Amino acid sequence: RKNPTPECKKQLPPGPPTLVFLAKFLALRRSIFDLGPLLRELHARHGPVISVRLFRTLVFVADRGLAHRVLVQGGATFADRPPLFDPGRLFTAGSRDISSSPYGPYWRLVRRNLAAEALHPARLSLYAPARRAAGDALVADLLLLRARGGGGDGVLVRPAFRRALFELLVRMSLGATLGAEVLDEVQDIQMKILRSITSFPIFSFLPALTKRLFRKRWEAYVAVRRRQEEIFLPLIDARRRGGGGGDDGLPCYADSVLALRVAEEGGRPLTDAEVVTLCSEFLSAGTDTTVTLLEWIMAELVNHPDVQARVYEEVRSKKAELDDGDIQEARYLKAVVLEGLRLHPPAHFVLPHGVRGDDAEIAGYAVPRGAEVNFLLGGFGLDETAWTAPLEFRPERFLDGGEGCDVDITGSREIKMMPFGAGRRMCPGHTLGMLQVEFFVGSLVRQLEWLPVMEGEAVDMTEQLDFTTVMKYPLRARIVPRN
Ligand code: HEM
Repeated sequence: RKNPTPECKKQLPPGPPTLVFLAKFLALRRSIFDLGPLLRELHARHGPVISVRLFRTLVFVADRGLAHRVLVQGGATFADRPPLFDPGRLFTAGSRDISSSPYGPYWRLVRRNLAAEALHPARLSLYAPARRAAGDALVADLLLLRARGGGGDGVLVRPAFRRALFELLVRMSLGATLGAEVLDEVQDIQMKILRSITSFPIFSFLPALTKRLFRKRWEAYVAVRRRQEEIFLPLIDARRRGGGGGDDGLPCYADSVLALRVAEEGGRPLTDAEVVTLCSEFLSAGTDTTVTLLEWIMAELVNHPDVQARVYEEVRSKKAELDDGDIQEARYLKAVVLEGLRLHPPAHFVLPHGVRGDDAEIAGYAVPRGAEVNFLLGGFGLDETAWTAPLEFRPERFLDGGEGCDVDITGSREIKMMPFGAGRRMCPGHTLGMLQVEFFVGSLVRQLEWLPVMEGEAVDMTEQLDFTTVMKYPLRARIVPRN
């Protein structure tokens, strides 16, 4: 089954009958991201590439070598995205963000703008003071939580992490520092959008009918989008009027988006709906991924005081306030973050890839136009043929002489782990994601000691699939200010 013979070339990859899959899938009910265990079971039975016919043909690839062949060596064949269903279309103004746009000139324009313009290292370093302020505010926030009674059961860190990172991303995206109430509302809106896109695609079945049958649900989505525009558009207009550069004089993502011109469409600027969509994507793509990774790493540091002590030794010798240069030099800290990404990649799937052309194939199996291809990257970093003791947290493997010391996070040579995807659709925010997590881990360890709630007790590292793969039992830790 794993190596199709020539006669079965051009067949679809093997897989379960639709009804069997649908019954199991519907039993999960919550979200497509609950699929992990079901897919692992199917791969064990059918091999590394499987397919199932649902609302479209879904193909799943669970092998890192194949992922390299398909995503990197395969060029643009699988660089498309399958068309979105509602409410995804509603929230992206008809696929006008980077992640859902079809492979083509518009995607190239907006992607290059994010990767090469808005997230250029020189731009990122302008935000170093904002990062430092966010790091200090986070430590103050955690200590306040501790003083308010979090001491006994330890401090529940996720809401504070999420707020700090979200506030920073809002500033980078829209160039605004929002009041607490609006900030909470925007956070809630972004959460609703993510949940809607990752929940069961009810409107993919006979949309005209299902939108009537589930009218309340559809109207609620429309109201969320309207409210998002009501909040974002005045902020975007302010940037437009100010010609870029707000009170703090820093350029933001919205400025770069407002400056874009779509050459293929007569050199027009982006519409308001497109600008809102792109700024919204910046927040959604950058928040959960980063918060989840930060939480996993801090949990590992609670469980591994020796690693935490080594990070502390490294960052304490830097200047009083960590700057981006200190972070660049902190090699052990970087190894800790890479090990976190290997063992706990926040996304266990890449976003679904679409197919270009009519003769695409994976491992000899046909992949028809209109199919969507998913990669189960969660297991790649745990492959025993690439990593020794893969379930253990050992940052040293990323230092000189270690098996991961020359790991290529972009996967261009080989894929040993793939936390940001690989190939043309690889995450364009990976430098920002890494920088922010390195910075926050460094600051949190520099200013606080992280201890288990009960001495000698290990943090429970059970996973739970949500939009990202989060800690099932959110981290609670005892935090003690360092002198
Ligand atoms: C630790 C942090 C992050 C992780 C683990 C992560 C992971 C990923 C993954 C796995 C993909 C899918 C790649 C594919 O479909 O092949 C992706 C795509 C994407 N990410 Fe990230 N990401 C992170 C941070 C960010 C940040 C900070 C931003 C921007 C502010 C960002 C923006 C995007 C965008 C726009 C895409 C779609 C790319 C495209 O379709 O061309 N990500 N990311």
